Formats: sequence, C-alpha cells, structure tokens
Amino acid sequence: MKNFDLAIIGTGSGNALPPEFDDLEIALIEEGRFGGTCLNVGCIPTKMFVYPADVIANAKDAARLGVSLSYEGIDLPALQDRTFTRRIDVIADDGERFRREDCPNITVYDSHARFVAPKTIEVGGERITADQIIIAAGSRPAIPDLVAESGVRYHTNDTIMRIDKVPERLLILGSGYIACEFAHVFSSFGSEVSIIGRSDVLIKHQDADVARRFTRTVREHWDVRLGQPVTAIESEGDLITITFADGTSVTGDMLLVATGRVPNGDRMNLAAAGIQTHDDGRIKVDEHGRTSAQHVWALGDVSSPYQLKHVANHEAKVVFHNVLNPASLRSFRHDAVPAAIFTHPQVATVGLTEQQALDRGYEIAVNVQDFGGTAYGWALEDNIGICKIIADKKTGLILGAHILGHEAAMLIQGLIQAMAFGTTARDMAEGQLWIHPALNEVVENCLLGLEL
Ligand SMILES: Cc1cc2nc3c(=O)[nH]c(=O)nc-3n(C[C@H](O)[C@H](O)[C@H](O)COP(=O)(O)OP(=O)(O)OC[C@H]3O[C@@H](n4cnc5c(N)ncnc54)[C@H](O)[C@@H]3O)c2cc1C
Ligand SMILES: NC(=O)c1ccc[n+]([C@@H]2O[C@H](COP(=O)([O-])OP(=O)(O)OC[C@H]3O[C@@H](n4cnc5c(N)ncnc54)[C@H](O)[C@@H]3O)[C@@H](O)[C@H]2O)c1
Repeated sequence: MKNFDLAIIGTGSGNALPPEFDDLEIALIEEGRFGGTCLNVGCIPTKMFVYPADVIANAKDAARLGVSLSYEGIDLPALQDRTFTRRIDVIADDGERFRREDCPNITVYDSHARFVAPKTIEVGGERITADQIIIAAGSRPAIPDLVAESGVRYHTNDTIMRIDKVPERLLILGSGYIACEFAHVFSSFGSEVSIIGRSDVLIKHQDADVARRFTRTVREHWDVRLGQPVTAIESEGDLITITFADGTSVTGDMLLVATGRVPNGDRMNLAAAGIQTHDDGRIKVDEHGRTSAQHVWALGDVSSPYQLKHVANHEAKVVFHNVLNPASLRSFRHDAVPAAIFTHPQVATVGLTEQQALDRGYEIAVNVQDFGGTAYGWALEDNIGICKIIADKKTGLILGAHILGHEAAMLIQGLIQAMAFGTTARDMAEGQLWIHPALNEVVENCLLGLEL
C-alpha cells in the first residue's frame, strides 16, 4: 500500500496548495472536474450569467431615466461559449494538466475516495495511506424527497447553465441564494419565473427589513409563491405542475431545485476512520480545522458552518499552515463573515441582523438610510436601495450591516473592514473623507445617523 505525506480529497479549495507543500509527496483526489463547485458550477459561471442579466435589467428599466432601449434577446450559446468553452473549462483542464504533468510531488487520482480504516483511503480500486489527510470534499444540491420521488425532470445549478434554450416558464423551488440569483438571470433573459418558498419572505436569513423589501420589490418581476407547502409535483408532456397545500398550483416548462446543499461527507464512510459529523452532516472540526481523527483535517463546505467560497479559501489557508506548523496552530476566523447575493436588487450582509443583536442582549443603535436620500441615488432614480447598520451603544462598534441595492456587494466592503479591524462607527464616519457624490455617501450618512 502506497503511503503519502499528505492526501487531499477535493480540488476546489483543496487545490490552492502553497509552495511550502512542494517538498511533500501528495495524493490529490478528485472524482469530478478540477476546480470544484465555485469554478465549474457555482460562484464564477453564475456571475458570468448574472452580469448580462444586470445589463438587461438595467436596459428594461432605462425608460425611468428617459432612455429608450429595447431588449432583443440573449444569445445563450454565445454566453455559454464565453463562460464555459473559453474560460471555465480551460481553467479546469489546465489545472488538472498542471497537477498531473508539472508537479512531480503530486499523484492525481480521479475517482471517488472513501475511508476503509484510520488514515486509509480506497480510491479507484487502490488503497493508499497518508500521514496527514485534508478533506475538502465540498457539498452537493439537496433534493427534497417530494422532487426525487416525483420522477419529474429537474435541473440544479450543476446543469441549468448548460441548457439549450431559455425556458418560457421556469419554476424555481427554493428561496435562498441560488434561487434568487437564477430567478434574476432567467427573468431578465425573458422567462416567466415562479419562485417557491416555504416562509413568508424570500431570503429569510437576511435582516428582516432587507428580506421584506427585497420580496416586495421582486414581486414586480417574479411570480412569488410563499408560505404554502408543496403537496405534489407532476409532469405531463413538457409541462411540470407544482400543487400547494391550499389547492392552488403553478405550471412551467422547466424546474430548478435550489433548496440548500448537503455536505459530501456522507458518501465517504467517515466512521471507518473515526471522523465524527454533526447532525446536519458536516464533519466536526475544531477552530484549527482538526477532525476527531488524529492528523485528519477538514475545510470548506464539507465541514464549515458557512457555505461560501471566501470562507473555504480562508479555512484552506489556515489548515495548510497548520498541517506544516503543528506547534503554532492558526484558528479559523468566523466572526463577521460577509456574503452577497448577486440577484436584482443585490443584497450584501455582514455580522448580526437586528433581531440577532437583540437576541444576544446588546443595547443597539440602528439606522436605515435610503439610497434615494443621496446625490448618487438621485442619479440612479433609486427608490429601492437601503443601507442598514446596527451598532453596539456601549462600545460604538458595528455589529452588523445590511445593504440592498445597486452594487451592494462592493458598497459593504468598508463596513466589513471596520468590523474586522475594530473601528467604531463614529471613527469610520468621521475619520476619513468620503468621495462626493459616490453612492458610498449612503454608508457615511447611515453611520452618521446612528444614535450612539
Ligand atoms: C450556484 C452556486 C453559486 C455560488 N456562488 C457563490 C458566490 O457567489 N460566492 C461565494 O462565496 N460562494 C458561492 N457559492 C458557494 C461556493 O461555491 C462554495 O462554498 C465553495 O465552492 C466550497 O468550496 P469547497 O472547496 O469546500 O468545495 P468544492 O469546491 O465543492 O470542492 C469539493 C470537490 O471535492 C470533490 N469530491 C467530493 N467528494 C469526493 C470524494 N469522495 N472523492 C473524490 N473527490 C470528491 C468534488 O468533486 C469537488 O470537486 C456558490 C455555490 C453554488 C452552488
Ligand atoms: N452569492 C453567494 O455567495 C452564493 C450564491 C449561491 C449559493 N451560495 C451558497 O450556497 C448555499 C446553498 O444555496 P441554496 O440557495 O441552495 O441554499 P439556501 O440555504 O440559501 O436556500 C435554500 C432555501 O430553500 C428552502 N427549502 C429547503 N427545502 C425546501 C423545500 N422542500 N421546499 C421549498 N423550499 C425549501 C429553504 O427554506 C431555504 O430558504 C447558500 O447557503 C450559500 O451559502 C452562495
């Protein structure tokens, strides 16, 4: 049985190996496409679809600014060619070729890995051992039983970006990140979109003000079905019908399932290696990325409480350091994790929602500032965007920030920085000059309006 210094399962965040690993003999195991979810079926291709959707949405909305534009349609094959053939597939293929041909210390295995004993992996009919193992095996779409058992054709993020033509009527089951990003994409491209959620708002984990305003806004473009459990999913010919508990139903010609993601540890026989999991399937790790089995580490979606690429990248850096430096272990930083939903209008968030801050007993100051109250908001003729900041009255520190609207993902970065470096709301507002009349003034005004 061949023994390696290190075995890595998964080539998403697991493949970003530091130069210090050049001296180790490494087994790199990937059952799918090199590069993992973010590159092949996640963050990057979705945003390559979202940007054209933004252009279309702005064009459709241009009349409000006195601009006459018309939308003639999307060239889907051209978008797919630009996204996949000319960019993503090249990166995935080059990444694999590089590891196979240019990295003499690395052996690539291209099959499913599963544990058969402590520190012993079976892959492609072979058994290997390793002194240390990193599990970076990611997650996959969760498919509700009702969908799986219905026998109805459905797409997930794995397949929907490679379809032949834009559907006329797209049904989306789920109301979170993926559902809202694809609802924006296909609604802009010309589909009639019905989006189906179980609670009373879309993006329910966001701050309540943001979730409510977002839900209200997108109802103008999407058929939003909320609060009714799905009782049946059926197909007849090319049509798919979803029926709700109240007897109503909705019909479309394509179904996208976006109801969360399952960590991939359940397919790896983890118990054979003494690796424990949480009830939700995530591998249990401590703050350094150590699993319950000695010298076995885990990072990213397979173990993290955050299914976000910037978190997986951060955890990978920490684990890679720790593998080589057992005497000076680094810790995961999971405070104030930011995220953005690239839908329309965009949503960005960091830290606590107002409700979470109250539940934790903080005495808080809260301010909500409309984009429409700033000069750039007037230029945009904006009547949707808001910046909401929650601060701790005792310390003046920012506890959370939530932005809905134009370029929210970029606007929020200053607030993320303030939280990361412990800058108070007042210092952030008054200790720098703000470019006039940039949209950032909405953040400045929101900070200044906090009653601290
Ligand atoms: C549609 C979509 C859009 C997203 N957009 C964003 C975004 O805009 N911003 C953001 O921050 N995050 C986004 N995410 C989340 C982000 O993609 C993930 O958090 C991130 O890719 C997780 O990285 P990872 O390295 O943990 O896993 P992955 O990148 O999934 O890598 C795991 C790899 O392990 C392989 N593997 C699994 N099990 C085995 C096994 N037993 N043997 C061999 N190989 C195995 C898999 O094939 C895969 O290649 C998005 C996700 C989706 C689905
Ligand atoms: N821009 C980004 O950063 C980005 C984009 C896409 C995905 N992601 C990551 O990927 C993760 C997975 O995305 P997602 O959108 O699948 O998950 P999600 O957790 O954001 O949303 C899933 C939604 O589906 C609902 N749901 C679950 N089962 C259901 C059912 N049977 N019927 C109806 N609704 C049901 C849930 O209540 C939830 O609201 C996200 O949590 C996020 O961490 C990030």
